[in-house]
Amino acid sequence: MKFILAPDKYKGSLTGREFCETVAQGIYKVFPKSEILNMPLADGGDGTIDVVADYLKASKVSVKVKDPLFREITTQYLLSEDGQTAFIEMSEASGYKLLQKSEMDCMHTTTLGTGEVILDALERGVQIILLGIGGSATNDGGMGMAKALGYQFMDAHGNELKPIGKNLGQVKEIQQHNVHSKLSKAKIQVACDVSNPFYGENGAAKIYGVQKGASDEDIEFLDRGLKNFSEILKASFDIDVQNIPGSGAAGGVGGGAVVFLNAELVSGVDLIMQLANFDEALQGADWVITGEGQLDSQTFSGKTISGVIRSAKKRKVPVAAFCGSVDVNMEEMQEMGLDYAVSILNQIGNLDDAKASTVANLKLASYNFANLVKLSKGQLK
Ligand SMILES: O=C(O)[C@H](O)CO
Repeated sequence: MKFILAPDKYKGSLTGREFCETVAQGIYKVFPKSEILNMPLADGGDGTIDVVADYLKASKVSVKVKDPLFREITTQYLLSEDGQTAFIEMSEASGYKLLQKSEMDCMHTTTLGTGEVILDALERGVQIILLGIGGSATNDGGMGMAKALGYQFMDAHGNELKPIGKNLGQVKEIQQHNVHSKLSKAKIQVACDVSNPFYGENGAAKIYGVQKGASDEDIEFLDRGLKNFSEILKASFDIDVQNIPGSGAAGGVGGGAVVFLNAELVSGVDLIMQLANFDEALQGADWVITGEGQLDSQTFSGKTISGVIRSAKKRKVPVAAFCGSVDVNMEEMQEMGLDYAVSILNQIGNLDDAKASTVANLKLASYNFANLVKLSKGQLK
């Protein structure tokens, strides 16, 4: 039997690698001679850098940048051994994980730090940049990121604007004469964790503003700001970001990256699967086992599990998901293309209890699943 273990993390309780080690123990008990490949994955958001570090021959580079509230921090990105490729995770410089809950306020946060990391990579002569976006604390349309690379955002009076979400509505002109000369020479791919548009009902502010501390009023204001910004982008660069799926990822950094970095937007999980040579690993596999903290309808808007299912189905390999909680019914599960899904929770308790028992529960779920597989093989004989 050949099993591919391809999970995302269980946020706050288990890394993808720990998931693999735990599930392998459960399977080996039933199939001691099976081949098990550990392939932790991610979607471009928070935690992607550690997963990519497994696949890219690279080392971490430290750089001093501004956090979402303009405070100096030291952050890290990955530089490949040959110095040609950088992997940058936006949330390491502009993510909500850098702020206290009480500090979350995407009217005033910036992506300047992400741009400073890109600048550092360009100055080292990097030719290819892979930028993972998501898990951001920002809604500035990529204005801060662009500012770090030399773009300037002017208001109606010709004054330069601070690159924060609150100012998106005031942008009247974008100056480009100071843009870094190496920017146009690098090939930049952006791994998006979601496929939302720039503004509107499904846009960056309306869908993700609340988790970044925006009030109802702020959300309306930010949404109008993004709309204004998209009109200025259209007039200045002839690019309509609203029509690009993923432009609303990370508070509009998706759209900003297309315009300011000439970047290609790709699905985060597809990019990571490519780095991991996932399709090749699928050859001859009997099962793919994936998982994440919560399986729900949002899982299928570009998250890791959806990418795993897409690839496995092409090769007709069945997919099982072991998740902390499963909030979909049997029909939805089948529609998603899952052949088996289970919540590893086996008793009622609070979240802390559940997290403390994750390893034991996951091991048991894997063992039970492996027994089912064995049984079904016997019945088919
Ligand atoms: O950062 C964000 O806004 C979310 O992760 C969606 O991209």
